Amino acid sequence: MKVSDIGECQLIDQLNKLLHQGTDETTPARQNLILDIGDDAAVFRPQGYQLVTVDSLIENVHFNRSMLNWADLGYKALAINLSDIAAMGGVPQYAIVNIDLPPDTLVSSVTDCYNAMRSLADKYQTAIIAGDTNQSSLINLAVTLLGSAENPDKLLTRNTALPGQKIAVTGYLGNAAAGLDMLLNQTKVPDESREIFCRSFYRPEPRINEARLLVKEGARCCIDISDGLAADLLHILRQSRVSARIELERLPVHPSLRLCYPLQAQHMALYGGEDYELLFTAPAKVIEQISAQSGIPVTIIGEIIPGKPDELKLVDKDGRALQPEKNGWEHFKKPK
Ligand SMILES: Nc1ncnc2c1ncn2[C@@H]1O[C@H](COP(=O)(O)OP(=O)(O)O)[C@@H](O)[C@H]1O
Ligand SMILES: Cc1ncc(C[n+]2csc(CCOP(=O)(O)OP(=O)(O)O)c2C)c(N)n1
Ligand SMILES: [Mg+2]
Repeated sequence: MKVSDIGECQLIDQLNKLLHQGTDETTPARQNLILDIGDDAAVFRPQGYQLVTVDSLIENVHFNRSMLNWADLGYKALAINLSDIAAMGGVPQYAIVNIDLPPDTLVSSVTDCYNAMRSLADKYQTAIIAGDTNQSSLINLAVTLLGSAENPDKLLTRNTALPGQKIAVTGYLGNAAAGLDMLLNQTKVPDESREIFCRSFYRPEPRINEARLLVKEGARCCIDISDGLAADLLHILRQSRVSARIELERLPVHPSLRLCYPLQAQHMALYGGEDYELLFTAPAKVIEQISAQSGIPVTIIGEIIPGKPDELKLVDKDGRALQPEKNGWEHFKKPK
């Protein structure tokens, strides 16, 4: 059955039912919810300091029809927003979902999408409380996510990096770019690597728990990597008015990426984007404490140095400087 067979109202009814089946009513988000889907606006009692972010997944920009899997699309649309709340050190609470669909979309595709979104929302105690549904020639899924912070002095921001601090990242870099390359160019890689790269591209794990660890241990400066390590580090450097030195051999490149993309691995790690890992700065001791408690790799890749804001120094294993490319994802610009 297509969405054009049942229409907007019936589709929303189905989605509303899906979002309420077996819901845990004891979460703080649900406890503070006064009204959700069904009225002209949702109503909740705000807690602490309110965080708000929005990011979209748009057909032919963030994915193509050929690589479309509706469950993965739903998962990723929420995950990239959870990643932004994580990068601020917040706790996610409420999601608002805007979905634009071609009329011939199968109803089962939309419910697959919402089931995946719902599972991820449940994992991070986030309630989907409102949205908008439109017909459109292209698919667009936009999630607005609200979160909270108990203390504004403990937020993780882009303007708090200090010379002498180390620069660290969670997880591995470049795997999502490899996933995208495989999907766009049908690049052949062994099954085990394919699984790793596809997962990184379709199902990035939002680093909510790791970000809470950062807050607990006193880190102050963080961004999530959506446009690429170099591009996102530049946001920190510009806003903190500092420079950075990155040691290329320290970049956390997964063994599968090194094996399958020996010539491109470093480039993918630096400029690929969509890894949704956390990039943060803190004193070495703080990073050691975070690393010791984290269930995932936390790798020091360089340090913040005084100097011209936005000057990024890349150094190879022999101490040779490499010119950084002005590369990374930027909408409206042609990718290099
Ligand atoms: N069209 C817009 N109108 C107002 N603010 C925007 C718009 N687009 C982006 N922003 C804001 O600019 C900043 C950078 O946006 P973006 O690069 O999308 O961040 P992120 O990578 O964290 O999603 C964010 O604070 C975002 O809220
Ligand atoms: C078909 C296709 N082409 C190219 C890309 C690569 N790509 C698209 S957007 C993007 C960066 C992240 O998206 P953006 O909307 O900039 O996220 P934000 O920085 O706002 O979090 C990348 C690497 C892709 N995912 N799919
Ligand atoms: Mg954005």
